[in-house]
Amino acid sequence: MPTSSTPVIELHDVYVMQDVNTILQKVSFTLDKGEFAYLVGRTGSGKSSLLKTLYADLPMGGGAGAVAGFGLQKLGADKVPFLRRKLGIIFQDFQLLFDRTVAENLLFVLKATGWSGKAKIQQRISEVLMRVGLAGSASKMPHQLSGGEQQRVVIARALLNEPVLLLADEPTGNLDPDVADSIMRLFVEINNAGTAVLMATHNYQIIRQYPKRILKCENGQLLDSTRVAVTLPE
Ligand SMILES: Nc1ncnc2c1ncn2[C@@H]1O[C@H](COP(=O)(O)OP(=O)(O)OP(=O)(O)O)[C@@H](O)[C@H]1O
Repeated sequence: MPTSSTPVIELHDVYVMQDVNTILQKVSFTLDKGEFAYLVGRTGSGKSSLLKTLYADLPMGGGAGAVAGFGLQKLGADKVPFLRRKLGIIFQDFQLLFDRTVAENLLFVLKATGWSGKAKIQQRISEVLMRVGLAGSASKMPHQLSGGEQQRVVIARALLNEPVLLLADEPTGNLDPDVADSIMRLFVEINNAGTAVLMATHNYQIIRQYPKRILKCENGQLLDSTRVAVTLPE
């Protein structure tokens, strides 16, 4: 049974695979509750594949792994939604539904994850929008928002089910430096409130400005700045 001190990610000699190809081998690291780590590496080095393995979108090729208390080996398809409910997953492409309002985008996820009760739902939507600084935007359509605001909605959506872990893949990728900085500050705030964060990024300016643990995909392995010296990719 997971306890409050159980790491949110615990990998031991895990093989990250794309089909029959090994992308990363013998990946071992833990991320504790409330910890923050960047995931870096050149294009094609395996960052997204590792994240996908963590949210059970790719099967593990070998080793042992647990995320949010769910063992990844032999995690049945019926259990995957329960794992995902413990996670907030944020991609570079916003993936908002553009044919409905901000509130309806959030409602869609709440309904899909089993929420009921109009008042409770409305309250949760207000809470997460407030949290990301978009309290006044519930009835707006996504196209009425800037790129940075759209990314905030995506973050609000990821927070709906109070995740223990946020997995973010290039969350500042398409944003200009000031907006990227404000999104990063939001991540730091969320992290300070106790949610662990693993963020894949090429934005080294952000890393220099907000230095934290770095995990780096390099030559099929994962290097950990808490164990070895890690340099940022060129
Ligand atoms: N759907 C797929 N099927 C087969 N191979 C894939 C697939 N997606 C990625 N790969 C391969 O897996 C390797 C790692 O890709 P991955 O997307 O994990 O890298 P990345 O570090 O996230 O790159 P980027 O920084 O460009 O996002 C690459 O060699 C890539 O070609």
